[in-house]
Amino acid sequence: MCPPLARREPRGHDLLTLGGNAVIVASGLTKRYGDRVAVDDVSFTVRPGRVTGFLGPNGAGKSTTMRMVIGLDRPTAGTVTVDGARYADSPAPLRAVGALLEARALHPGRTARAHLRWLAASNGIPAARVEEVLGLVGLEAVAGQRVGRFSLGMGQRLGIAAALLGDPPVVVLDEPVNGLDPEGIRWVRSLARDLAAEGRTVLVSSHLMAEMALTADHLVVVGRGRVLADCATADFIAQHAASFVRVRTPRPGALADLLRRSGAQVTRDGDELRVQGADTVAVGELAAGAGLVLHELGLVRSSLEDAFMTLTAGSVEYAARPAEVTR
Ligand SMILES: Nc1ncnc2c1ncn2[C@@H]1O[C@H](COP(=O)(O)OP(=O)(O)OP(=O)(O)O)[C@@H](O)[C@H]1O
Repeated sequence: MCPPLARREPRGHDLLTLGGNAVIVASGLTKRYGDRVAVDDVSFTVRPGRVTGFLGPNGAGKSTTMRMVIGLDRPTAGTVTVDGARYADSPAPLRAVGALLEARALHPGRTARAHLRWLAASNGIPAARVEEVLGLVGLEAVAGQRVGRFSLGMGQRLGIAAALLGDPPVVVLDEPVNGLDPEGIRWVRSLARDLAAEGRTVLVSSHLMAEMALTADHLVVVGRGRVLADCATADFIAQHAASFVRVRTPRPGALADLLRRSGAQVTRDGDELRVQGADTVAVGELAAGAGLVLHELGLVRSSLEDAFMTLTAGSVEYAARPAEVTR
């Protein structure tokens, strides 16, 4: 379901059909810090075999939600389970869920290889897997360098290597493209898609609509801690970034009737009509055929970024204020 929706409980049907698969189910998830509600009654399901984008502006509650998914934060109310169990109850967490979270604590004096070997050893993962993931993320050449000297992008790659170490069926990546160059961004995109194609459950957060449109099959859009939309990316695009014909005429009622009879969808605002299902040529010819005068006729395209801004308007925590005009 795509339209803005305040609450969506996981349906019994979801739970039955997904039983046995590695799936994330959040139900009424809430997190308060004092008076501040960071996550407010959030419910969603992340299914295997596709990339689910967790999209929202800064401060929307994405990181807090992801931290609750992997048991780093305790919900004030509600539950979140991975494959039917709380992550904290997993006997081998790195093998159950691989996570990249922001501000990952790294020992700056340790090399990338030593960091991964330490993680592998403490999770019962063979050391040979360390070399595999170093290759997978393209860090072999710098594996012997101290991570304190890593760039933001190299740190992100190391974090992704750690997330993949346990070959987990569920992968949670919080803003994985932060600090990456265009090649790195493309790499994360195809990695996420490959992981999903292998049948894994992949949840990726971002505040970048355009990036999510290219990466995610499904979107959960959040703003100020609430779910604003939960739908297939294609449906979100079709619904929110649609183009329409804008036409102004002194006889909007007559033109609207004509257009509707021809099968178009029309909404009216004063003397302006917004038309979908007919292009500018069809609208112009229909009007001319009926002798109707037009004052304006054009195609309006709203970008996906516009759609996202509109949907999340009012839920942006730190919006830039227009500069004051000085005379
Ligand atoms: N430990 C904390 N103590 C108090 N408030 C917090 C804490 N962690 C998060 N918050 C607040 O909760 C809200 C949600 O933050 P969160 O980091 O989850 O958002 P986000 O969508 O991940 O944003 P960003 O992209 O900026 O990281 C924000 O208002 C934030 O200031």
